[in-house]
Amino acid sequence: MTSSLPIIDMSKAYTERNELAKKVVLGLENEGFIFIDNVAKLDYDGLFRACKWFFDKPIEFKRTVMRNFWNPENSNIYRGYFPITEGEPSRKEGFEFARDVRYDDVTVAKNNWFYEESPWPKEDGEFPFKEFLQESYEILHNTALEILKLVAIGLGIEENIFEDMFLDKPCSTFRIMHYPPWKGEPPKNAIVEDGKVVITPEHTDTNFLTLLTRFNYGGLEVKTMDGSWAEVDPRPGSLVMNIGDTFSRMMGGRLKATKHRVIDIGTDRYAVPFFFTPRYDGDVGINFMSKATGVGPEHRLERYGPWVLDVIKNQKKYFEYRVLPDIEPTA
Ligand SMILES: O=C(O)CCC(=O)C(=O)O
Ligand SMILES: [Fe+2]
Repeated sequence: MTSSLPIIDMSKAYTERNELAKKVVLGLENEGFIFIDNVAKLDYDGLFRACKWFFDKPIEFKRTVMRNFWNPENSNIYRGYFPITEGEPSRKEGFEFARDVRYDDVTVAKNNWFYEESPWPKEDGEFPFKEFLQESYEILHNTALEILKLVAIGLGIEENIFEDMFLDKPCSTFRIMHYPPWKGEPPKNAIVEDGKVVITPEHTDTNFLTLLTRFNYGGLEVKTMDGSWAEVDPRPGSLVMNIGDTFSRMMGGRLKATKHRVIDIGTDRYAVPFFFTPRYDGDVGINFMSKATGVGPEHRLERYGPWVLDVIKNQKKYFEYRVLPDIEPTA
């Protein structure tokens, strides 16, 4: 079954503001996945070229930016390259970076690896990898903020209410990804119902809001309200948006962090998710609407960083993050 998702046309974000605002909130209350059309300045072909430029390079090249977990010669533990792990149902390699914080920002604890500097590979003049991706980061960051304004209007609260959480030093991750096809038999834990094979198993995103570039590839499936899986049709020139656990929990589940997975399409596949994520000290406490409106069940301040550390280390137990050290509290 294929799924037709609501479509938000960003070129109408100011001319049809209230209609769009209602549509975004309705989409997040129901499907939890929405197409975002007409994101100004976003260069999809360039993103594809960035993927090809990096992932076509030999492993020795990728080792220069590989995380310390796989390459002890490097000091980066959170940002940079992660390789394919054979035997895992999640079959992908990726490169991740963030917006660097100012080196003299005294509010960031020295060992707070959420804010470690992103490592960048040496360039060969064929593609402006760092410059292009950093520009794309800012476009997607601004797009996410514009969408959150629509969400706020749709919820009937002040339109800039989310801005503070992402100001100056968000923990967002920009990831480019390559899924190579399986070599030989896939592991048993990658085989799901009807003999289908996953390359990313069922999950919800943990962050606040995700903007995904999929190029023309199929393979992405979302869990529908009746519990069945539906493929999200390819929609070239459009982003797919969904929200993660952080935002859904703040909203008491009213807005949904929908489960999704990626099915093996038998060929190489590339995707570029932008994981829009609050500042380390951003307040992600429950009953957000009480904070926003002044009425309702008690809201308690809860910082994003400590909260999400507990989620990834003790609840979701992502294997690649189990080595991440604890972070000393900031001043
Ligand atoms: O590759 C895709 O289409 C989706 C990837 C995804 O869900 C993720 O990285 O969280
Ligand atoms: Fe995801």
